Amino acid sequence: AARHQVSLWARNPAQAAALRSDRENVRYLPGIALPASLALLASTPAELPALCADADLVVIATPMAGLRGLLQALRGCSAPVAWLCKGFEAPVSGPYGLLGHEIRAEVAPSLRAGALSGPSFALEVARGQPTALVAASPQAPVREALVEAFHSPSVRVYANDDLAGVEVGGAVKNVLAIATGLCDGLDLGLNARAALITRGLAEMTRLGLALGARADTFMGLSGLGDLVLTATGDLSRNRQVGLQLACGKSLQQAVDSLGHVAEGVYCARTVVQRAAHLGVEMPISRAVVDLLDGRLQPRQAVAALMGRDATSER
Ligand SMILES: NC(=O)C1=CN([C@@H]2O[C@H](COP(=O)(O)OP(=O)(O)OC[C@H]3O[C@@H](n4cnc5c(N)ncnc54)[C@H](O)[C@@H]3O)[C@@H](O)[C@H]2O)C=CC1
Ligand SMILES: O=C(CO)COP(=O)(O)O
Repeated sequence: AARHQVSLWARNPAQAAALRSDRENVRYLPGIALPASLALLASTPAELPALCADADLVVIATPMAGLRGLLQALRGCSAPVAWLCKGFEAPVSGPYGLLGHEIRAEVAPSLRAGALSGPSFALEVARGQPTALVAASPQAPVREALVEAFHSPSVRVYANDDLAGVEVGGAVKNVLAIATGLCDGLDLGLNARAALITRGLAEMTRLGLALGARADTFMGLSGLGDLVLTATGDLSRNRQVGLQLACGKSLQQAVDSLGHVAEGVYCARTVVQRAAHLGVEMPISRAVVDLLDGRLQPRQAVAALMGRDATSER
């Protein structure tokens, strides 16, 4: 907002009114003053196309659960549209949940679109702490619009045309952060954490390649970068879920205590289903699903991973 004219749209008029009067998002980002120049709007999604008619860029910042509806509402939009959400959608129209670019192909095929991703806890971005992001789209004008909007002294934005790879990284790291939180909560040690991150990166990459991504994307900010951040940083909600499960909390208690979305909880099953469909082995993600579904207790999940047959480091 310091460099551009920005409007923040909320689906809930009462929430928009509270943001206007408090100049702060008290529930979701307390302690961060909203810039005076930021316009705060609310309307029905049906009115969004008119609101976005003169926009240079539209950014969707909902959880994955809200992406389909907003892409549908924006399908005629002429400006580039980018989403920030990281995950797979819960299954809607077919047997498997979809990534953002797959949802776009279904509901808004003519939209110019992409994702902004990478290691970026919202609180640190809002405080102006140094952050590097990835602007991902197969369409150059979308990447350029994102770089132009967000590249600044505190945010470096790198462009990448491998949208599928960037999205797989953003989704799978959430599942792996639950595993690492569990590992740390059980006090299994730093060796175990490094092993989980490294083998997790291997399974993330395998799924990505099977979904058409490039291997080098997983060595970048949206792969290794976001995995390291989310798996080790206590600001991560997904990591917090793992830590709380390790303390004996139920999944419901862990989710309720967050008050924010932990996308890994909602997309872990889809990750494993899609991997199975593609013949991709993802043992860590599978152990997370068994844990979330109550088939394994925390220590049994660790035993299941350690008890696997010896294999080569592929
Ligand atoms: N918080 C973070 O540090 C980062 C979050 N993300 C991703 O951004 C997405 C959103 O995360 P947060 O904002 O942190 O979640 P949050 O749980 O803190 O806030 C979610 C916001 O979306 C709204 N919302 C929920 N469902 C909606 C729907 N169906 N339609 C419209 N709005 C809806 C809620 O009212 C709330 O304002 C997630 O996919 C997350 O993985 C990505 C990078 C960093
Ligand atoms: O994606 C994130 C940081 O890049 C935020 O991670 P959590 O959703 O686990 O908090």
